[in-house]
Amino acid sequence: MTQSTAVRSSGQIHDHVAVARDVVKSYGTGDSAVTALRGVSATFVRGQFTAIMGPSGSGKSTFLHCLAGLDTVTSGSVRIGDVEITRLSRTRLTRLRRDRLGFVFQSFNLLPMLTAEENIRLTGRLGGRRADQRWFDTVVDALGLRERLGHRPSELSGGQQQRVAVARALLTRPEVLFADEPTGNLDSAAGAEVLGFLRTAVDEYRQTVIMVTHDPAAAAHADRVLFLADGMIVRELPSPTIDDVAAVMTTVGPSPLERAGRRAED
Ligand SMILES: Nc1ncnc2c1ncn2[C@@H]1O[C@H](COP(=O)(O)OP(=O)(O)OP(=O)(O)O)[C@@H](O)[C@H]1O
Repeated sequence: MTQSTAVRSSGQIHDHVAVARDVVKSYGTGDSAVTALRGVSATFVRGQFTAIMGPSGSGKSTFLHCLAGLDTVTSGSVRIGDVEITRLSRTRLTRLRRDRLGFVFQSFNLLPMLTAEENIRLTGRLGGRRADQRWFDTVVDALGLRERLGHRPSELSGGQQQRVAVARALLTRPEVLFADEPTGNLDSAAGAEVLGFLRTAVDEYRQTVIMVTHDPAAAAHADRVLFLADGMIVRELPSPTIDDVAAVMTTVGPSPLERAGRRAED
């Protein structure tokens, strides 16, 4: 069942699986208030891999968290498929995240006492649903985890742990897979394996992926890169290459906070 919104443009039908409109996010009040997002709008279509980049403090993680319903917005709206998530109760939002979204974080977030297989099956079990065995096998084999299913996280390399986390996130066939620096703790070979699999998930299973990264090589696996600076989207780069991404990053530059920090150090 497709719960996204089909939109026809230029003779093509696009499924808008996530839409942010004028999202503003402020933390704190008064003198200590920080506005992390200043009116961010973006549309994410099914089967597209988007990387979000920008200087430290530009609002990347805040944007990802607002899109994924992990954080509330101060104003503006976020739609996942046909559901306006900024209006949902806490319980319904938790259920929507569990049933319709997948998450991969920099620090793998696996449960240490469970085996790889138990970790992978965990999200589906929490939702009271049994994962389809064929899909479980497809994901496990594509991620090269077959021989590791009985191992606990402490017995796995960082790359293997992150592949378990990716398998867990994909097992429920989420409408969107959100990844926050998924390769941040991995060496470049292990990172490339994880990114290669995310690419395969997009190309072969029409998975939608939204990933925050600092790494131009990681962003080059995406179909497009959105660049944030000072809480706003300032550039969009389609079909990115590593060189293109690195070149835009030099123009996007550090945030005012970083500049202020550097001035203080001078
Ligand atoms: N919980 C919070 N309370 C107060 N300020 C916050 C909070 N979370 C983020 N911020 C501020 O919001 C701004 C954006 O932070 P965010 O973590 O989204 O940036 P980022 O681009 O992901 O940075 P990095 O690349 O360093 O992870 C920063 O100025 C940050 O200090």
